[in-house]
Amino acid sequence: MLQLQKVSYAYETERILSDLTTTFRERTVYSILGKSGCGKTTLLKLASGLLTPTNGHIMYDKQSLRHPDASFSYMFQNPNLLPWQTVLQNVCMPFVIRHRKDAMLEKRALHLLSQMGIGALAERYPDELSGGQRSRVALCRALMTNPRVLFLDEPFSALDVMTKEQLQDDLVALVQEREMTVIFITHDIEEAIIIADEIRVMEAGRFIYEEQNPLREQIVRRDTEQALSYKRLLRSVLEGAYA
Ligand SMILES: Nc1ncnc2c1ncn2[C@@H]1O[C@H](COP(=O)(O)OP(=O)(O)OP(=O)(O)O)[C@@H](O)[C@H]1O
Repeated sequence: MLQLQKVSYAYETERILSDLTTTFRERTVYSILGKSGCGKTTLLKLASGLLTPTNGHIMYDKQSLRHPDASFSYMFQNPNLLPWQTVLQNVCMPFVIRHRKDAMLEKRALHLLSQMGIGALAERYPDELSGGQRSRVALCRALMTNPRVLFLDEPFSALDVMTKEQLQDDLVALVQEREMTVIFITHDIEEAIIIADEIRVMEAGRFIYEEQNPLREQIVRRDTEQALSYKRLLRSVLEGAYA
C-alpha cells in the first residue's frame, strides 16, 4: 500500500537515508526501533509526505505521494493540543481545519473520549489535564478522521511506566477495532512487542531486522518468558546496531 522505492534523503550535506526500498502493508501495525539519530523520524516524515525524498519515489496506492494524504493521521511525542480550546474542541480540530462539520462530529468525539476513559474531561482545557490525559486527547484527535494510516512518533515516551502501559493497551484495542496501518516509532523494546504485528530495527538509515512479531497472535503479557526472551533477542539486535 505504501512503498518507498530507492529513497534517499539528506539534510543539506548529511545523508540520512540511502536507496531505501521498503513496503508498508494494509492493516498492519509496524514498530520501528533504532538508536537515536539513525533516521526513524526522517523515515516517518518521508513515508507520510511531510518531507520529499532527495532521490527515489514514495508510492501510496500506486500513486506518487507528493504531500500528506487526507487518509493519514499523526501523533507525536508532544501532544500539541491548543491550550485555548477545550478537550472536545481539540479532538474535533481536524474537521475544523478541513472546514467540514457535521452533526455527528461532537457525538463521535465524545464516544472516542469515553472509549479512552476521559469522557468526563470533555469541557476541560489542556492545562487542566495530566500528561497521560493529554496523550489520550491527542490519540482521540488522531483517530477522529478514521485514518487509514496512523503515524506515531514516540507518542508515549514522556509518560510514567504505568500510564504508558495503559495507553499501549488502549492503543492495541483501538487499532483492533479499525482497519488501519500503524507506523509506530519507539525506543522501548517492550512497547514495540506489545503494539506491533511486525518489528523493524533501523541502523544508519536502513533496516537491519524486519520480522513478524512472533507474539502478535496472543494477548501479550509483558512478564511472560516468551515476551522476555523476545525482548532479549531484540536487545541483542539493537546492541549490534550500537556496537
Ligand atoms: N531538520 C534537520 N536539519 C538537519 N539535520 C537534521 C534535521 N532533522 C534531523 N536531522 C539529523 O538527521 C539525523 C536523523 O534524525 P532523525 O530525527 O530522523 O533520527 P531518529 O532516529 O528519529 O532519532 P531520535 O530517536 O533521537 O528521535 C540526525 O543526525 C539528526 O541530527
